[in-house]
Amino acid sequence: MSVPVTVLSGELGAGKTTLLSGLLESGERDIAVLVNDVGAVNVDADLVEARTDLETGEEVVALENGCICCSLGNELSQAVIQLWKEHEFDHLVVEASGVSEPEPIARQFVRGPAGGPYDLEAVVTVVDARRFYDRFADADADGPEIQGADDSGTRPLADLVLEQVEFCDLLVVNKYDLVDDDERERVVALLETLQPRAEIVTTEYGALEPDELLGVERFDLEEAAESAGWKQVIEAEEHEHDGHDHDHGDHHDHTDSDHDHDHDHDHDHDHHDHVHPPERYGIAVDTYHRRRPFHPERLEAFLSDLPDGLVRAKGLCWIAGREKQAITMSYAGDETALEVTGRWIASFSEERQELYRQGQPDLPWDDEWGDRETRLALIGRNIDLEALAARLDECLLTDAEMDEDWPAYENRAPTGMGESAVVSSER
Ligand SMILES: Nc1nc2c(ncn2[C@@H]2O[C@H](COP(=O)(O)OP(=O)(O)OP(=O)(O)O)[C@@H](O)[C@H]2O)c(=O)[nH]1
Repeated sequence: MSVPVTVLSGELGAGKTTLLSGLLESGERDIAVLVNDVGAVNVDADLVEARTDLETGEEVVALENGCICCSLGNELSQAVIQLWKEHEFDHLVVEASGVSEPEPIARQFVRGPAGGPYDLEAVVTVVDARRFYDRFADADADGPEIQGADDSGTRPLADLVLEQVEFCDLLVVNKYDLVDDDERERVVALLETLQPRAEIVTTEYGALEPDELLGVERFDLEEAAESAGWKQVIEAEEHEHDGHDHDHGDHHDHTDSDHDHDHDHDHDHDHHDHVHPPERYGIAVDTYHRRRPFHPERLEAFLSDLPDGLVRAKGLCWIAGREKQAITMSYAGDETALEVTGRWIASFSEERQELYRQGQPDLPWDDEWGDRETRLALIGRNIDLEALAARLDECLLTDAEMDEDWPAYENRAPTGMGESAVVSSER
């Protein structure tokens, strides 16, 4: 019998340790805990260890000086396998550091060696309701500054906060005591938009019945990977244009491709008449789809002067001068990360293009530009997304610019696979 695992994620201070301590104190199950923190002193582990060793004797293992989602991937597998060999317990909880992406951690338990003795049951993300409201849901005020980056030094923290929300099975909206009724509803409505699949529970001081958290079989890697609200928005738009449902395969080489393409018979512009869920609390959702590249300088100027009310924008974009690179644009907080996540198929040799396209007969293809395009999901509150799309249109190359020498443009967009650049918006 494999041991069920729960991955606990959430930003620093959201209440993960509080929740975990409550869980351990309940003493209902023998729970092993693996804590990962970035930094030499592992405060959380000390805290949990102090409580557990004395009271219930559960095992706590701490991984330090790194982040399990990247450098410590191997170490994570080794640590949990060793834990499993040496101790008996009913359940493993992995508390991810506040700067970890949950997806690579989850993958360790599905595809990695830890998938043998363990069975990933759920990914749980704890959200600080107060901070989430101030940062993302407050229509009037600017949210508190979110500074910092993860240990790669490039990833905006707000992007990670939303990614943790977007990749999970259960959202624990904690610190509910710090938001009023109206704020509560707005936080929940926005979370439902950003993550339509996860169950949402609300708590104060992480007070949850162990059964609400553990013992619920929710995790499915494929579903979790597709569950983000922004991906659903893009999928829905593709299917509307398509008229039928089908599964697109990955079609960018080397990508973790979330990005599926589809036909748009109007080559440059996409006129949509989507049916979106009724707008609640001013939350608006739309897609932006164009088959013409952005001018890198105008795009950067736009990204450094974004309107209030944009909560999330994410998807693939085509930037003039980067004809090989399929670049993922990811906006959250006040920052937009541009990251090379693959290559346009049209940038490969004829033979390889043929090969890829045979594998994906549905892939829309422009005679001149192949699969290059921009397809973004836009999620905002109290915002005119059509006006935003019009501003994005102004960043596209004009007809005259289509004939210019694109590599001559000033261009901060990254070039190498996995490289990224961040543009901050001054608001
Ligand atoms: N008002 C209020 N405070 C809370 C609540 N839950 C946790 N806190 C407090 O918030 C602070 C952070 O909680 P932790 O449990 O340490 O948060 P964490 O997510 O483990 O933080 P890191 O370990 O830094 O990632 C502590 O001072 C808690 O007492 C809550 O529901 N309401």
